[in-house]
Amino acid sequence: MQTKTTPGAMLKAMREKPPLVQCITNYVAMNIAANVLLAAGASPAMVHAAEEAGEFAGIASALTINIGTLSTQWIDGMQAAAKTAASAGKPWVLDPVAHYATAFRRNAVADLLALHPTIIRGNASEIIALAGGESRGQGVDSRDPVEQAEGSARWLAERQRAVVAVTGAVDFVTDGERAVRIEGGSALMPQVTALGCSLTCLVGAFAATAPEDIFGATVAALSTFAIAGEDATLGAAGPGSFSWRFLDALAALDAETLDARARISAA
Ligand SMILES: Nc1ncnc2c1ncn2[C@@H]1O[C@H](COP(=O)(O)OP(=O)(O)OP(=O)(O)O)[C@@H](O)[C@H]1O
Ligand SMILES: Cc1ncsc1CCO
Ligand SMILES: [Mg+2]
Repeated sequence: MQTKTTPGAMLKAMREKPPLVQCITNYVAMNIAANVLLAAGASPAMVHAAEEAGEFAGIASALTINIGTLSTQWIDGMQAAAKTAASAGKPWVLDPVAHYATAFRRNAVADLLALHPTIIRGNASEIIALAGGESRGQGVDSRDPVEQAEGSARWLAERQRAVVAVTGAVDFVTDGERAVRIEGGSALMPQVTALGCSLTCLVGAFAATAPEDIFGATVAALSTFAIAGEDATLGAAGPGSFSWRFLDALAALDAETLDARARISAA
């Protein structure tokens, strides 16, 4: 059996056997997130209706849930899908977009946390607030440095028994015991909407490929974004050209390059 011990090996394995990933994401993210998964080598399906989301989770290899553009009907679909994934032992990822902003979002996230997400991916403001801290987030945008969220992430990972990924200028990943920082990316990334949401879907794709190593899979997804982000910056005139260059860079990234350039350090 092939070993999937490095980000590059996981990327290669994903492309050899593209996993079906059910992405319940927001209206803003749907298109770019699906294109990100295709460029990276996975098979996305944006399936959220309450009538079918639970059934679909039974055939997908991983599930991702993002509360960006929430409504009551969507919550029913999210709950059904998360219950199926959890009871089947399939990895599922929670992206708690701006959960601190309203009671509706806070309650939805509390109910989803009770279904034990395998991975939680958010920006620094979201992770600080999930751990009960004072965040400075404004709507969906983070206003806090990742360093400030590291303690919150460790606490949340222990409490939820989940891998927690905090993204920003330097990303941070922990399972409560181990922790790493990942450097790379581009200051243009937060200028393009829904790249974080797309990353959440890619984390699901890597988790589907390496369910035996959820921490490693999360690190691999973030490293893939970090290197593709660096490559897309070259020649980009601004967020517009960065956006399409980013898809091209993801598709062009190979396993060897990823392993040679990923900057992952113990934290
Ligand atoms: N200043 C930065 N420099 C380098 N990379 C960055 C920077 N800010 C964000 N990134 C990268 O952008 C990607 C998305 O992370 P971000 O924290 O912006 O997500 P987000 O706030 O949830 O985004 P959204 O809600 O718009 O989807 C990650 O790969 C992250 O490493
Ligand atoms: C802009 C925006 N609004 C709700 S979700 C979303 C995408 C980035 O999180
Ligand atoms: Mg976000």
